[in-house]
Amino acid sequence: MGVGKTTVGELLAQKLNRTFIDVDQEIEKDFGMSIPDIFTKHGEPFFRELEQAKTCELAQEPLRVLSLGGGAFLNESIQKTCLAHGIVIHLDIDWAEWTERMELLIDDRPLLQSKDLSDVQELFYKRQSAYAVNHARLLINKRTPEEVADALIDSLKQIWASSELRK
Ligand SMILES: Nc1ncnc2c1ncn2[C@@H]1O[C@H](COP(=O)(O)OP(=O)(O)O)[C@@H](O)[C@H]1O
Ligand SMILES: O=C(O)C1=C[C@@H](OP(=O)(O)O)[C@@H](O)[C@H](O)C1
Ligand SMILES: [Mg+2]
Repeated sequence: MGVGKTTVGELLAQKLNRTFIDVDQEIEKDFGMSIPDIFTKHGEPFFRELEQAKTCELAQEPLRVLSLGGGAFLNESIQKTCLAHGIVIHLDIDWAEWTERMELLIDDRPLLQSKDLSDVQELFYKRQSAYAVNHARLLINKRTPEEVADALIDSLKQIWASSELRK
């Protein structure tokens, strides 16, 4: 959450000349409500159902850059669908660096509201095992979105080159 998936995903899509889709934005459009409002009015379990349905639908479409929500990969069917149909890259950030961003995030991220820093830190580390299931990981500390997008292109080139070798 807040690592830069939406920002960098859009830049990456421009550089690759592919369509960019942000799953949270699609849910907001479909449901006609912001993510914080969905959490407040319908609760997190309801949001997770919408997230599973929308992410699994969108992940099966080829030739797109898809940005997931930060909690999506905790869902087994989202994990399986994304890994089967796409290249999954984990954008990672160190806790210390992430805390510098937290103020920017609070208003739009319902999970950060009504939690103290130690609860958020626990959530941050608890999620790492789900994020470890991926095709590549990129640590973004101190890099600009532009630098992260370029590093993602390098990762993709390596993944494509090694899959060509296996053919
Ligand atoms: N590489 C970066 N360096 C500094 N700030 C960033 C970077 N990437 C994104 N941000 C900022 O961090 C916040 C969260 O970015 P966002 O793309 O919404 O992350 P996510 O989709 O992973 O939650 C935004 O305010 C964005 O401008
Ligand atoms: O980490 C999470 O559980 C969430 C992250 C958010 O997306 P970003 O990761 O794009 O902030 C959004 O899906 C929702 O607020 C829940
Ligand atoms: Mg996002």
